[in-house]
Amino acid sequence: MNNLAIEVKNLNLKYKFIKSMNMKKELVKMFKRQKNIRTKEVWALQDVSFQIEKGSNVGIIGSNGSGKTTLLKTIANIFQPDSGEIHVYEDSISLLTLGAGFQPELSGYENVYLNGLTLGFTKKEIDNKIDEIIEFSELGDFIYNPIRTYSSGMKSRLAFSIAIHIEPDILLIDEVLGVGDQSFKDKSTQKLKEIIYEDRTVIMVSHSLSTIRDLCDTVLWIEKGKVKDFGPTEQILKDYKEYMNNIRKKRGN
Ligand SMILES: Nc1ncnc2c1ncn2[C@@H]1O[C@H](COP(=O)(O)OP(=O)(O)OP(=O)(O)O)[C@@H](O)[C@H]1O
Repeated sequence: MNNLAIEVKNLNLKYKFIKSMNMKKELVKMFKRQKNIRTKEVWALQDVSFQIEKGSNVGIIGSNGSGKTTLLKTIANIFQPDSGEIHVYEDSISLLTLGAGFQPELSGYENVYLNGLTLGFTKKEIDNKIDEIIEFSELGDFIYNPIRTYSSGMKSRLAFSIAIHIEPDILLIDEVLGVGDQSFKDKSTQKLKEIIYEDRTVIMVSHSLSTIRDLCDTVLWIEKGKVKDFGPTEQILKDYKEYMNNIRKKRGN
């Protein structure tokens, strides 16, 4: 029987952006549909393959710019890869990232419904969860104010609260555990531990190796868009630390 939650095969994704000292000139060319626009390509993901079993808790690590966020957004179907395959063998998948998907002019309350419906939940299902979501977010009456008036901590508290209460089969988390004040950080880490014990599949990007050690059983390490290693947490973290120390030594700090 297939016990996989996600299977990624030979994934490649490039960003294409305008490369010019004179951006205005290039934009005019684009507007006139001219073909000689100077563009540059960056391969953010190159031949990435791995399999994640149902119920596992995977940490994604790697240097700045190695492709971690791009990979999560591609799994969440926000970005389309240039080639390769992603198979998701569960019904619902949700990406928890700072304020993504919020409509700034709508209230927090309205955004809870918008987010939930986008994830495929019915209005009734959200009706049943809304009180808990608001209570966990600790936003009080601010929940009725437009999102544009929220601080980044308030937005992340609401995003976290929605994602954990809507209970997707697969929860993708992009470096959000370090935000909010200490008491919210403790509360969200505790809640995440409960989710992990429930057998849900969780995939999280983090630069905090202690968080990864605490919460993940498996680690995917990517560098320069390629899989450097994939395996049990302790072993991969040990190799990663050595790698980072060598880089530090080479830089002379
Ligand atoms: N919108 C974009 N346009 C062009 N290049 C991009 C864009 N977003 C990311 N990149 C490039 O793609 C590569 C991977 O970026 P990504 O944000 O996925 O890395 P990351 O591992 O999440 O980085 P960090 O740890 O710093 O958050 C980097 O070289 C980055 O400069």
